[in-house]
Amino acid sequence: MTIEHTGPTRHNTTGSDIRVDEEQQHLDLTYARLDRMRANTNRRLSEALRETEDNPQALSERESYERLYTDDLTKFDAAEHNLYFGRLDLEDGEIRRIGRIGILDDDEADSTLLLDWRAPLSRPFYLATPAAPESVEMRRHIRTRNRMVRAVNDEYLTGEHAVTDMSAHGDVVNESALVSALNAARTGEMTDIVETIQREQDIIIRSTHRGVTVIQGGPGTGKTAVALHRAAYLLYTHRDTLSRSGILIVGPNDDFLDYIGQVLPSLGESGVLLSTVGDLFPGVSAAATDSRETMAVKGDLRMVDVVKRTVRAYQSLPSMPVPVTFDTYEVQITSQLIKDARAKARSSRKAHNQAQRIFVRAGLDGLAQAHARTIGASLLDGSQLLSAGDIADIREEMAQDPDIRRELLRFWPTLTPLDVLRDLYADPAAIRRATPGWSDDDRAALHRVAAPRPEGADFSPADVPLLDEIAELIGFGTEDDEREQRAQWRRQLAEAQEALDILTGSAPQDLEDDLDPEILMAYDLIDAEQLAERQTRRRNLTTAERAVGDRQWAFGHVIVDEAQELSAMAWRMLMRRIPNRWMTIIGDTAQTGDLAGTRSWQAVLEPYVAKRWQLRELTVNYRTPSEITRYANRVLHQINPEHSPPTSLRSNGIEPYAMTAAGSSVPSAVVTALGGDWPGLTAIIAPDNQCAGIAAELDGRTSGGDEIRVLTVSACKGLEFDNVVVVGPAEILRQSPRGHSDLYVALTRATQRLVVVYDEPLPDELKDLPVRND
Ligand SMILES: Nc1ncnc2c1ncn2[C@@H]1O[C@H](COP(=O)(O)OP(=O)(O)OP(=O)(O)O)[C@@H](O)[C@H]1O
Repeated sequence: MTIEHTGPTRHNTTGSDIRVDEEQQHLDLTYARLDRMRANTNRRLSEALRETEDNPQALSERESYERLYTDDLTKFDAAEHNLYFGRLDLEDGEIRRIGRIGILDDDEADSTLLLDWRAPLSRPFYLATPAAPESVEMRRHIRTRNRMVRAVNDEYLTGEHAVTDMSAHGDVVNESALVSALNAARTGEMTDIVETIQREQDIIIRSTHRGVTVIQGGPGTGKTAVALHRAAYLLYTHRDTLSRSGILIVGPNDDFLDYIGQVLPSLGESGVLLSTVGDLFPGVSAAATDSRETMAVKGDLRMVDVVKRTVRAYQSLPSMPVPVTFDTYEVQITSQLIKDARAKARSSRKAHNQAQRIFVRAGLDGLAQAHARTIGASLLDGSQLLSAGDIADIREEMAQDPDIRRELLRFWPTLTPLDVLRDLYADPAAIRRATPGWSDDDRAALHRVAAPRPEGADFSPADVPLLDEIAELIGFGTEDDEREQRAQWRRQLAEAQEALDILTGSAPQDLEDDLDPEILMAYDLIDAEQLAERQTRRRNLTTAERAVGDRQWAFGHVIVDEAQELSAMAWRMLMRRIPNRWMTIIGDTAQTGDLAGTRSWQAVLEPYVAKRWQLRELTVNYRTPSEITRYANRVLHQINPEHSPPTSLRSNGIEPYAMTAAGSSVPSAVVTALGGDWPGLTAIIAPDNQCAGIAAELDGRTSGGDEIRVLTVSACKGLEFDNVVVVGPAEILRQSPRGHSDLYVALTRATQRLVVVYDEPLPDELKDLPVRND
């Protein structure tokens, strides 16, 4: 074992560092307690599972205990690695020890072995600096592995050992731990940063603001890390409310969600729903893709009116009277009759499907009156001979007539969002009617040749907010859903009854006659209703699982990452999921690549919260070394000269360079550029139309045993790699009106090394890259 340490060292008689011995002792105590907690919880879990009470209340209690104990065990397992990492020695002699979870000893005094990193008392660990020591004399960073202390770093903030010569980054806390975390090779999965959260990040993570907070920051400033730690912090601080309503984190694509997916579980939090916008509509997995232009059109706010007109078009009028037969007479469904019924239904202001009942009722009233006029009018003076009761009877009879009902419903049909959108896209005439004043190009962007209809898979992420908008207008997933749930319950009940019948039927006959009261038979103990209820409870859904299946779920807090990419229509959908508007919005308007995405937070938020939102900025780039940001910042200047670039925290001495593809194909030039094995993960970021060719040329080649990934710019959003090869920067600039943002994103993915491969002149910002062709 190598022991690293800084700060004044004290040795014991065997020559080892007393501080390490001291921390090892505490670590042993803490792990021993963790092991006891684990054993106790395991015992309680087994007891709960052995519980045989079978009434619904006991079952439900047992299930909540099961969940509680299982959650605790997951938390203990998550805390195992680097359980204890920080210590504060205060000026008044108090010592605080900080770890991944809070642990109390089981001694008489319940003394605190570890404070949770999220507890208020832990906060100075992240905030105190020599300039603002917050009563901290010394901050100790303890590095452990496999329950052994590996290194101890002390930082004196006050007193005789205080650091007076502050580092170049005077605000950096836990600098040596931070630098080693930043230099570590990437694994392809994001890791938590609890040991090295920085001051400006901590302020956001623990913000008490109850409205909308926007976190703007350049690439690599830790926006995603902050978002995830904020979720963990909020769950710790508001566990009661948020464990019931849930936290939703929205990210740009599945690769990104996979990349960040381990961070919250490693912090012991598993109840957070991570989703893309494309997955937020129950039953739809948005697998189709759209061109950039189509995405821009679908994401534009003009679609609100398109969708409204489309739904209203189903509330149609007959061009000719429609004859129906009632009681051997012919009755006409006229345009006027439908118009009156439609006016009544529309004036109810209910959603389309819910207003259908009003429409049908009004239609039946009109038809009954019309029929009464035919059969009940006096031949003398035309006065009505039928009483109001007679007419009501006619109406009642008509209501039972399936043909009449069906004919009326043609003019106010039951709708589903999926069919409405499919039918719109498939019909150029319907698109034209719904888009007055639009250009032919924009209309063409909506049209698609009727697709096969695998359940929900023919939609793209840009369609999902439109489906949601339609669902709102037609009231889908509200009363209809409840009705469906009731039907499901009835089916379940029938199945349970069937199961009991089989059980009863298969009971041995001799027992029938001579039933031993001691033998407990299933059919004696439980009726069908109880059985069905038990099955329902057994599903034992977590908050996240329930939320994902419910379009109308109101989350307690929503965090949106890479929020600059969301279209105006996507914002409308998200805002429906968070009526209390308690949100953390994270992004960088300089990185906006989506043509429907945003360049201005104010423009996005104005319709929902006016000016009531606060902006926080992150200013330090933890990912990209200064050798690379030098070039990336020039691209940023092209995007917006007023955007101040984040400061790179480190320099690694590896100069970026360019390689020309002249004389060979781009894919083979890329393979040449990869040269020997670079340590760590490698990615190639290329223009959309070149990725397939490069992947084919690579033919599964690896670097240092890891797959080399080939990505478009939009797919690499939010990700990072040790080594990055950016291909065709001029083509990246050209392929989108937001080309500079795309190039900026591509250039800022590397933590160590950047190589640019080009086959046409380099853009001005990269012109002075050293060229190497070896
Ligand atoms: N305080 C910290 N301690 C250790 N590592 C950190 C810290 N803050 C950020 N990092 C690391 O810096 C890298 C960049 O962080 P992150 O991906 O959150 O940045 P970002 O602002 O979301 O970037 P982008 O805008 O490019 O998506 C990650 O590897 C993250 O773990």
